[in-house]
Amino acid sequence: MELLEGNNLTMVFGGLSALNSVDIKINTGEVLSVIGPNGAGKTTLFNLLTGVYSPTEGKIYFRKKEIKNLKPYEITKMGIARTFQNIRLFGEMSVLDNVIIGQHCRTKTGVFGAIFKTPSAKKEEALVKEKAMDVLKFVGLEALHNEKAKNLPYGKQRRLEMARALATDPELILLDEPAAGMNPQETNELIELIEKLNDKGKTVLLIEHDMKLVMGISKRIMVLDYGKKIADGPPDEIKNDEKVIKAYLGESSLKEGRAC
Ligand SMILES: Nc1ncnc2c1ncn2[C@@H]1O[C@H](COP(=O)(O)OP(=O)(O)OP(=O)(O)O)[C@@H](O)[C@H]1O
Repeated sequence: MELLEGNNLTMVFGGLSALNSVDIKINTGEVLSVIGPNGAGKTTLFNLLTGVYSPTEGKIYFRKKEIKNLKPYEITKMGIARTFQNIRLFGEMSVLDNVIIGQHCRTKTGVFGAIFKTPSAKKEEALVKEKAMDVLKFVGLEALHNEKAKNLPYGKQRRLEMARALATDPELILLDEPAAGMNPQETNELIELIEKLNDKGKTVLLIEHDMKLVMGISKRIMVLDYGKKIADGPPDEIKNDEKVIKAYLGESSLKEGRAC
């Protein structure tokens, strides 16, 4: 079943097309990767799908509902969550509180309840904490829940970002270069985590430069180059696609699984 559809997506910044008539379809349960050389338009595509920008042209549907003009928090509430290329954690806050913040869009307690600690606010607070701990357990960080986020090693900070996104209960999760800066062991752990996420029924859209990860984990790969889609298909097809190989300059770069 089709979960998300973007048609004719175009984004122009000051006369330059960062994206040019791009179509994207994501099916429920898929792991779809978006790859392409630097500046190809990958992050711009994420920004359109998550409401950071409204496309200059084109339409976006999530579960058949138009989301093009919704605000980022409204899109999160509908079931799309994301992580960012650069880690965006609250370093001085605990690991647990970073995840609790992620759940904010699903809680009902208003300012009055929060200040005066009404019984329903207290009950909700306990539930929110319990759920945040469950998410931390899922990503393997529960033992570190009291630690300040800034004290975690890099790979674990990336996991925490994923935990915070997962805390919003997304159906679709967008990961922007989750393996960037990771060592090989952290990358292998990340692969396991993404597979676990997918087994749990989450649909995953991934931007990643690590070709070994992309080729190993994706059911389908979409390739952007200079803002245009140049290929879309299963990993084996993409690896041997002439246009894709040309876009990446070195013919060996994709086949050998080197980072691009
Ligand atoms: N807010 C913006 N204002 C102006 N130009 C922008 C803006 N955001 C992106 N661009 C331009 O749009 C093009 C696509 O950028 P984008 O960040 O989407 O590429 P990318 O494929 O994610 O690249 P990378 O792999 O380096 O992260 C680039 O030329 C970039 O300079």
